[in-house]
Amino acid sequence: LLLSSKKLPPGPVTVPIISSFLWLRKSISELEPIIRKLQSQYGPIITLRIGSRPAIFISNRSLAHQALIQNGAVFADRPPALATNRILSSNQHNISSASYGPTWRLLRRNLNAEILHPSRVKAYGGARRWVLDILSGRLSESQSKSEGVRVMEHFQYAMFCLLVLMCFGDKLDEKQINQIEQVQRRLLLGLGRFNILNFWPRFTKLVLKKRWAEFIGLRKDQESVLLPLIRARKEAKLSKGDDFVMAYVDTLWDLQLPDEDKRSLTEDEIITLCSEFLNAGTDTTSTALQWIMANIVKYPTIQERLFEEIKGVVEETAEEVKEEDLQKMPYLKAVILEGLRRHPPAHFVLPHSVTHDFVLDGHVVPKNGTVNFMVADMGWDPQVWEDPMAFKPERFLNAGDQGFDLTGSREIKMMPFGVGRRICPGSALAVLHLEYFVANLVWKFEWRAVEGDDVDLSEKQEFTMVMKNPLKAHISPRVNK
Ligand code: HEM
Repeated sequence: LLLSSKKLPPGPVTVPIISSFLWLRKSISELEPIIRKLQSQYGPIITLRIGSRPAIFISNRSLAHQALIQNGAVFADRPPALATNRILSSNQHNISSASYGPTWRLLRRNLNAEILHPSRVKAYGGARRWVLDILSGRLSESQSKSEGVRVMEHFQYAMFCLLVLMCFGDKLDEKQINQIEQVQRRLLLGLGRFNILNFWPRFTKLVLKKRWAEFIGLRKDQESVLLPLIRARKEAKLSKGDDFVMAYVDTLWDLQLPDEDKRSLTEDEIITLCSEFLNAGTDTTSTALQWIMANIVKYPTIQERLFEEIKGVVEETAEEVKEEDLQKMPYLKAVILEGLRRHPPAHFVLPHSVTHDFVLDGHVVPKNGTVNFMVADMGWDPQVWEDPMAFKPERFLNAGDQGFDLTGSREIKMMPFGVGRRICPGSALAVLHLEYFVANLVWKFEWRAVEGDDVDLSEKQEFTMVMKNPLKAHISPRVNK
């Protein structure tokens, strides 16, 4: 009753078909500057007509809190998948795209309890050391280059190794890891190109046959790389020895879908879940690592202070910073948090939807719409952060005994991992990876800017928000610490 007298949040009047066609060719993040401009005109909650559903965009911290925390259960749903994502998600049988219900709960709880639980995360310490050695080796090899080392591909490979080991166990070699990385990246970077297929799929299946075939081909390639690993691991699990450490794929065989007669997952669904695990944890983390190292190169005083902090905790002769030592380094933690605030890898959380029509701030948020939250804008709010575009880790040093609260449960000050029921389940793992690698990269090497290059912090949208001019740096092993 009350609802019928209320209207959608304001927004520009559009000519439905033509404009949604134009919108759809862009990914949501490419729309960011347009949305900012519209919000300066219409306010912090607006509606755009994209495709057949109204898309609502929220940039205000307090509205996000009202939605995702105070009315968390209502705003925890996901919209129905578009045609291409229906294929990539095995019809929404993964954590990030499942609707809010028993299947989502089962899959998310499995990941949390079996893989992201602190004791299990600890068991992967050996993998992290191994990957650190690979990364250091690669950086040392390339350091003689006079134009500096382009670090991003090494960061990407390192994060990929880590997540592949957690997903498929630790018996893979470099060639196999490379193969998986390639097939995953091709799909991820292709997503923009395939977006157009979602515009009226029955029509694009006729007129964009080649592009559809290309898309289906990529999914087939993914299957041909991942399925043998999945099957091989199933056999390994049956004959497990003493040194067996559970991998993500091992946890999936015994799950029973509560909504579907307790059937087990199909191989197609297991491919999807492994792929989600790899994608969610690699690009996001390597992007954050690059942004943080870029600021460390740009501002030598930050590097010095980090180095001094590490020196005060580990022995001078220590080859590496151990995981136990990280908790004794508040400045390191502050650098990581400031990196995630100033340069969040995802400028939007994944699209949410509501479980039923809901009135927010006097506007109707309709069930058939999508709700998008603008992460970057929240962390740059001058009402919370003094001089918000400056990189100042010190702001996080007085966060109190509990440390800074990333869950936003009382108030949202930034939300690099989202907040509420759909908050990133991997946030603690991501922060551990960032702390471990940043500390060790600064402990093992001295980082310097390339002469005449003051490290350009411009952004470019890929799968995540990356550096437009990727970081290049001189990296020299520290001999006398
Ligand atoms: C710096 C690294 C990372 C960042 C910035 C990040 C950020 C995010 C964001 C913004 C969301 C969407 C939240 C929402 O829709 O409200 C998300 C969801 C998710 N992330 Fe992460 N993430 C990172 C690392 C990881 C890692 C390491 C994993 C797992 C190994 C992971 C697994 C997931 C999953 C499964 C979801 C879907 C959650 C759901 O829909 O219930 N992420 N992440």
